[in-house]
Amino acid sequence: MGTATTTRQWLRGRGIGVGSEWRLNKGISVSRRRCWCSSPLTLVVSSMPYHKELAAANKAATLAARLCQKVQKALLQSDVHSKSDKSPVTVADYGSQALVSYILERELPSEPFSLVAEEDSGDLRKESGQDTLKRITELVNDTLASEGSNSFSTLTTDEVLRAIDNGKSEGGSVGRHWVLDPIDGTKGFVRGDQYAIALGLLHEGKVVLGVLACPNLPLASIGHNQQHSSSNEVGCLFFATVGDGAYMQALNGSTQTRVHVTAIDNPEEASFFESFEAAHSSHDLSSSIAEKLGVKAPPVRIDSQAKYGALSRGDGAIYLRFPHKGYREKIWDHAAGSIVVSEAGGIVSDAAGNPLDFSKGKFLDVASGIIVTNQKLMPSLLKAVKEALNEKASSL
Ligand SMILES: Nc1ncnc2c1ncn2[C@@H]1O[C@H](COP(=O)(O)O)[C@@H](O)[C@H]1OP(=O)(O)O
Ligand SMILES: [Mg+2]
Ligand SMILES: [Mg+2]
Ligand SMILES: [Mg+2]
Repeated sequence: MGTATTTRQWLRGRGIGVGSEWRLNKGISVSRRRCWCSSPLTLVVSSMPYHKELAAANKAATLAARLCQKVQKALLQSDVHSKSDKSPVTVADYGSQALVSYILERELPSEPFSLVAEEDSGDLRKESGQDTLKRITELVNDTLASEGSNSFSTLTTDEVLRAIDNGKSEGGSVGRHWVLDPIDGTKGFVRGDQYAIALGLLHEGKVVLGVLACPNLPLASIGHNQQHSSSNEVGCLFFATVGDGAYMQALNGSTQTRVHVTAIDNPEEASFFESFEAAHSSHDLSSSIAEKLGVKAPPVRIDSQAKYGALSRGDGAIYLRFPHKGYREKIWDHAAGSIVVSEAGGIVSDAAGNPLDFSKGKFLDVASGIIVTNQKLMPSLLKAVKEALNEKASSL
């Protein structure tokens, strides 16, 4: 790849939006501190707390990713629907939720099962939803069959509806709750760009496990000059359990690495992630924060919690998320991503520096926004955020 344009196209083909001033020879400055883990996944996993849960969660997210990949390849307009809040939902969002719910319940039979998930079966139970329900049921059964084991039974449409509605739990501060976004970044998914299957586990209101399947995320760094990368492979699975670090492997299971956030301590060398969709997060505010910090690189805009995954392996140093007025953050949009980043050595907080509180049910009540970075950059980031928010308030 010899020019900025071809590099941009390469990234674009993998669902990564790059700010307009980005040039190949400038690149985006990140430090990659990776610690290669030589032991096979099974050994890593079996010595961890929550190892049974992690094995089930990895399997569920990997299968759900397979289902989503199949749909994204051949996405039909008839596969995309609109929810009551006008946001898109596809057969893959429903299929992924049904599959993850079914696998978790089946793999962990001895535990009480509680799932807080984004989708519900309301529209699929209507007369107008019957064809969609059939298509989802086919997708789920085809994906289970592709597992190559005969141990899964074929699900009926009623069983698919029940699996989706398992996700109706409210969560809270007592007991264990799985937290699922079956497709995080549906707009990116529909566009052919980045998305994630995000699965977390809460115990007494704290996130103790997280898995992020990112089918379109390159295995190689996306914040680093790609001309040096020999791999074009995409599809990452990030996972973390509390106290045990964060890991990444290829979605096809081939390589495993322990991941760490960047060690950069000079904001001028940092690059930052934000939403691809300007409607999801204020690009103006993040640009003002970046300017105050002295960040030189333009924003890297990608959809979904793939941003948390990329940050956990040091592809970039900062993630800024400032939803517009009136939007309430949901726990499934941050549970898995936040533990992956914190176990990789990063900090996830609200705009005032408070940790995220996952114990209050479906919603996260955050002050103004969510910011993520490493320990060294957090104090200057908080200062810049405070100044930018004050300026914004005084200009209103
Ligand atoms: N108006 C909105 N403001 C902020 N986030 C939103 C809004 N509508 C949907 N989202 C959610 O934001 C997340 C994607 O943000 P990002 O811009 O980082 O990709 C998704 O969880 C998406 O939901 P969904 O899971 O339905 O895609
Ligand atoms: Mg949605
Ligand atoms: Mg989401
Ligand atoms: Mg979603």
